[in-house]
Amino acid sequence: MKTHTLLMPLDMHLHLRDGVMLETVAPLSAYSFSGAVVMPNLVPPVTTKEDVQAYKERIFTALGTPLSDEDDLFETTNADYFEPMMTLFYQHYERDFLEEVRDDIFAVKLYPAGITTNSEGGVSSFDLDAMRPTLEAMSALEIPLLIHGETDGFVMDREAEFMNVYEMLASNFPDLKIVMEHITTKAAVDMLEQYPNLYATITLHHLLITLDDVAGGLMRPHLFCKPIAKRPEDREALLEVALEAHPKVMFGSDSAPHPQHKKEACGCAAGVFTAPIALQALCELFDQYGKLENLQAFVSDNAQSIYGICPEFKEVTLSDTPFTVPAKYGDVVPMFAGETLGWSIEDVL
Ligand SMILES: NC(=O)N[C@@H](CC(=O)O)C(=O)O
Ligand SMILES: [Zn+2]
Ligand SMILES: [Zn+2]
Repeated sequence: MKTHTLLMPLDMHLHLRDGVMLETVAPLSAYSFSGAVVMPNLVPPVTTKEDVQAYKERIFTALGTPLSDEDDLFETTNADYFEPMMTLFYQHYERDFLEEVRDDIFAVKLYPAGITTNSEGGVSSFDLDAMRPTLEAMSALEIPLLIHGETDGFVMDREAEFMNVYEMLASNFPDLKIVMEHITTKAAVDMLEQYPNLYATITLHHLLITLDDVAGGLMRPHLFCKPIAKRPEDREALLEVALEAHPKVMFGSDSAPHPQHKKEACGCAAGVFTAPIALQALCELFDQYGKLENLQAFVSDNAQSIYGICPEFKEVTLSDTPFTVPAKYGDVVPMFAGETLGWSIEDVL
């Protein structure tokens, strides 16, 4: 049996949702990850200090983590430890507000209006003058800007068309750390070399699938997501930087659960649910390419250096023992439902 140990795996782009869904999915991420960047696209979105604090508490409640010193701390081990790194939904925020909320947030997440799930309140025009005060304040306060980078053009071209916006932002705000979230194209990979302040997250599913897997045969709603999976050459470009653990790329699952009836519907919601199978599938993928030694950097070390974070100790050991993915977790169908992956989680310390 072959084993592989990962230290402090991090998911740098995660949807935990709220309510019953949060209770279902949060423990699944907390089991295998040390922490995750939690997306703010709730309904309504997370836009105030109170929203951030209350959401973080709901996450800890869903995890059953003690909230105060009065709870029995001895019950908590590193294996249970999970750090939700909170984000605010981008609006044109005042500097005073950002200063006040600085210690409660990890980053601000920007959505173009209406481009993806629950993004209606996002930015409708990328007007530099309108954005300048907020982005200057974020630079000064060292708050990273995370972006869902798509225009409202033809669906296959949306990300490539958005490169102009990344260029405009990266060149006008050189001190602002900008992360191109869930990149899906060679065009985005190429941008990494152009601007020192541009970074990227890459999902599991975009390393594995192209549009063919979504719509080339029978339609597969559980693989439908934004940005839509692209062409083989795009997937190749993503694989190349992920497998080499290019220092500017980080793993971000973009695990985006929706209840089964919202996926298997006419009008299928966008999002692939991967949180509980991500590390197993990544081990299998990196092993297939003989690149297991680079997985640690891709799932943790790069994010630690890029963001200057230092997660609590957690050790996840996987082995090449087959793992049959459950048909459902609660009311959510995961990627690879009912299929068998080559790697499984052995132990978490
Ligand atoms: N990726 C998706 O297809 N969906 C995400 C939103 C997002 O990350 O764009 C969701 O919240 O469901
Ligand atoms: Zn997105
Ligand atoms: Zn997302």
